[in-house]
Amino acid sequence: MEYKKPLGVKIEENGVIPGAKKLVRRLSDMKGYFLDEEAYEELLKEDPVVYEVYAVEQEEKDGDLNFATTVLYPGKVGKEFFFTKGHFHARADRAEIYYGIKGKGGMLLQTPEGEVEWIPMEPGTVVYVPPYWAHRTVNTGDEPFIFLAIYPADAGHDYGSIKEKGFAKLVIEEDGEVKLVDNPRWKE
Ligand SMILES: O=P(O)(O)OC[C@H]1O[C@H](O)[C@H](O)[C@@H](O)[C@@H]1O
Ligand SMILES: [Fe+2]
Repeated sequence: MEYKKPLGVKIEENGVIPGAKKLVRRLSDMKGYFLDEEAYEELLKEDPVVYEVYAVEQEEKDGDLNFATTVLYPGKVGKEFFFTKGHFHARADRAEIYYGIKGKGGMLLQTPEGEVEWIPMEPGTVVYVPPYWAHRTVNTGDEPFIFLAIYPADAGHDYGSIKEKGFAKLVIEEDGEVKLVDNPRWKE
């Protein structure tokens, strides 16, 4: 039997996992994701980084685990707070655990039928993402929102239906408050 080597890493203050694979998502990578297209085009001139992911991933095998930090920057497109694209798992029955490290935000979760849940997150919050729920994180604060996610190595990402239909709710700022409102573009 060939055993894999155990691994311990310290997450840096800024959310970076040393040696991890880095993925950067800029606003230009998220065309069609935000409701306010005019505000999107305007902010595109700067094309800010919306989030970075630092992932330590194994081969896609049953039983193994991946982990990743996300650094989700503060910002808005119109009234809508910056968020991660959001996905179902390609193997839809795979669950996931998130752990809040820094900053303030929350997670939008949604079933294939469009039932939505919002879970606020701050440092120390653990979120259980059950099988079959799509999930997207949102930064509702004014500093980077940093969290850790642990997920089955064979979970995979299915962006398709979220990219097309979005979530049934938007997370916006209105009158200085964080609000969840119906997404006018949501389709069943
Ligand atoms: O893949 P997104 O929906 O853009 O979310 C960004 C990332 O968030 C977390 O770090 C998850 O563990 C990753 O699997 C995911 O890729
Ligand atoms: Fe996931």
